[in-house]
Amino acid sequence: MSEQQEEFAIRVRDLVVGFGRQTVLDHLSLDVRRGEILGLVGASGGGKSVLMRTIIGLIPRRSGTIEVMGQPIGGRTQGAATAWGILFQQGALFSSLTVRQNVQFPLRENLVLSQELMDEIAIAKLEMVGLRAQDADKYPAELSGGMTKRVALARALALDPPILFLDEPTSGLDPIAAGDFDALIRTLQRTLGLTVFMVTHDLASLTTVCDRVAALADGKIVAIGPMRELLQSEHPWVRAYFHGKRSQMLQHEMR
Ligand SMILES: Nc1ncnc2c1ncn2[C@@H]1O[C@H](COP(=O)(O)OP(=O)(O)OP(=O)(O)O)[C@@H](O)[C@H]1O
Repeated sequence: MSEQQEEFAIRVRDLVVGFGRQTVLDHLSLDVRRGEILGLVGASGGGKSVLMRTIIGLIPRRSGTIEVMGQPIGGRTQGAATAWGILFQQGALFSSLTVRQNVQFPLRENLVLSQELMDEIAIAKLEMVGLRAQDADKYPAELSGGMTKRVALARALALDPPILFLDEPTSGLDPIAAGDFDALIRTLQRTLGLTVFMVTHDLASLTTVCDRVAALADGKIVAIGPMRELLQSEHPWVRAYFHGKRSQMLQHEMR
């Protein structure tokens, strides 16, 4: 593997993705470094989820290349499921399965393990995300929003993936739960050496947990760097996003 490939967990070059006559991503390029937490911001409907879904092989691309951990992701084929864990916006747990069964789902799909070992792994993953062994027998309907996100995170980590994709992980959580979740992501990234790709609108998350922030506008990454650099960006959309009335108010509060 070349040095460049080792440095980056994800490399996207000249990516074009569209639906019918609509072009959503227009020659987009992006590098995600190994071990970093990268936050992705962009206008509503601007293509953040489409980018994430294209990287993980769920949406076909028109052109461009994508490499994940040095391996090319095929145009229509899915990459190795073990390379990443995904936390979708609503948690997306299986409502008819218990917490334990939800966490074990990727293990059953991808490995042949004894029930005893799967039970041990499920409990270890639940404890890793701050839940208790007693929570394992609950059903999703019995969980709070914060617990649901944690179970979904435990499931995303079940196969020990090197990369974690998070789609608006703190949406729907109160500020305390959101702060706790951010801290958990930071701890997991440090202890497990994870690379985290996070779509978020949460200014507190962007400021406190992201090593770098990328801004998606007009189908491209128009600015990327630590938050303090994004705040200096001259790009009109980035300026409007971070220096608009609402953001200013929040940033003022955060000082
Ligand atoms: N499967 C699909 N078929 C057709 N159009 C789609 C599909 N998925 C997304 N789109 C379109 O692509 C554009 C980008 O959508 P996307 O969900 O990526 O936006 P987003 O940046 O994640 O927005 P939000 O912040 O509101 O979640 C939208 O115009 C959407 O309608």
